[in-house]
Amino acid sequence: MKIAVIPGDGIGPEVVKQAIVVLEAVAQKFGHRFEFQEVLMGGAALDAVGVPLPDETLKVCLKSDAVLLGAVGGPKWDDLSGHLRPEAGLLGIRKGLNLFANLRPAKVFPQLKSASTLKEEVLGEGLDILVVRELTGDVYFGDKGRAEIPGGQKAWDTAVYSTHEVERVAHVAFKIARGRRRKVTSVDKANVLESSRLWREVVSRVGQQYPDVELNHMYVDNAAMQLIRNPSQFDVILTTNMFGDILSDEAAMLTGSLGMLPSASLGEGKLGLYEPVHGSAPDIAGQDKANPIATIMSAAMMLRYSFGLEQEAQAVEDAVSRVLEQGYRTADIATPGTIVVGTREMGHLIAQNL
Ligand SMILES: NC(=O)C1=CN([C@@H]2O[C@H](COP(=O)(O)OP(=O)(O)OC[C@H]3O[C@@H](n4cnc5c(N)ncnc54)[C@H](O)[C@@H]3O)[C@@H](O)[C@H]2O)C=CC1
Ligand SMILES: CC(C)CC(=O)C(=O)O
Ligand SMILES: [Mg+2]
Repeated sequence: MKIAVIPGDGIGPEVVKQAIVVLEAVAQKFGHRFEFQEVLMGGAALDAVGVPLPDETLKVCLKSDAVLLGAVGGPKWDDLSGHLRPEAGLLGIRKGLNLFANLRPAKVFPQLKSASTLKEEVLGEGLDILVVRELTGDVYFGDKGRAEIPGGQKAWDTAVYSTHEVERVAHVAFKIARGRRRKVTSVDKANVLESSRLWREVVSRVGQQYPDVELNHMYVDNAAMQLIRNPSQFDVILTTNMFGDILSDEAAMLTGSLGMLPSASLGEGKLGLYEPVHGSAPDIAGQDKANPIATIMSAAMMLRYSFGLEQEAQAVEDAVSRVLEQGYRTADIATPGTIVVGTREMGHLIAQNL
């Protein structure tokens, strides 16, 4: 199985390294062979070859069975214009691989209940939400620009969705909901945005094909509030690119840390891109402080979705659980009485616990 590896910038290379340590341990334990090929993207690619997404990177990814990505971006490249920023590489690869459905599961490990921002009575039995974020449309990909106007400039970004784009991601959400608690909450801003009105119409129509799945609609401002007030009302949250970006960071804090949230970006085929929800965290880069669990759990999603290795995926998730049970924590999820370890040690502990 061929895995293209994009370490990226900031803490990206640190957390990706630990995901590889765990994948190598999986290969050894279960008798698989993973072939890793490292490629450039983001700031690292800008520095090396002057573009955030080299053609060669896209080519290697397209020829691979899965892509493992750390994160891109950082202050070094913040003054560059839009299409030359590291983040343009990320948008480019998602579009280039046609990965339109981004799955972001937010689950509270029982061992981390005290690290969650939620009070015990709100957390109740735990939390298990799946955000299905549309990933290749919306305001991140619509027409954008700047123009001179009297007194300064104007700038615009356009939110665009087509029926087809909404349909295909809605099907993903409804199908996944069938294997869960059979509830989809579609989040939009249909009281204001035309693209959201189309979104709501199409999701409702697709929903009729899944009569066994409950569908409700919620405006994004209310959803942001409800996630904190009563998160257990949600099972699958189906939403647009930008709203999903924002709500999934919010959901991450319910689980204890942004460093805990994995993601899988999927398209029509088996090829998927697996990356943590967080960014390159320049404030802690190079200090062996980053939590690698989000990336390691993303690798588990790779085993499940791209390779169909459910037992192996479960083994990784169980190993994470065991290490947390033993009291080990990176700084972001540490609570009194736990043992604080660095990025490398956390990765090795998880590999040992497989
Ligand atoms: N997928 C990607 O490649 C993404 C890239 N970015 C880029 O990353 C750069 C930094 O963005 P920020 O807004 O600061 O978001 P960020 O997600 O990198 O960091 C936000 C906060 O969370 C902490 N954090 C993030 N991941 C962590 C981990 N694994 N362990 C412990 N703490 C962690 C950071 O230290 C920081 O305090 C920017 O250039 C941004 O554009 C941001 C989000 C996603
Ligand atoms: C460049 C951004 C769209 C990355 C991001 O924040 C994300 O995908 O979560
Ligand atoms: Mg984000």
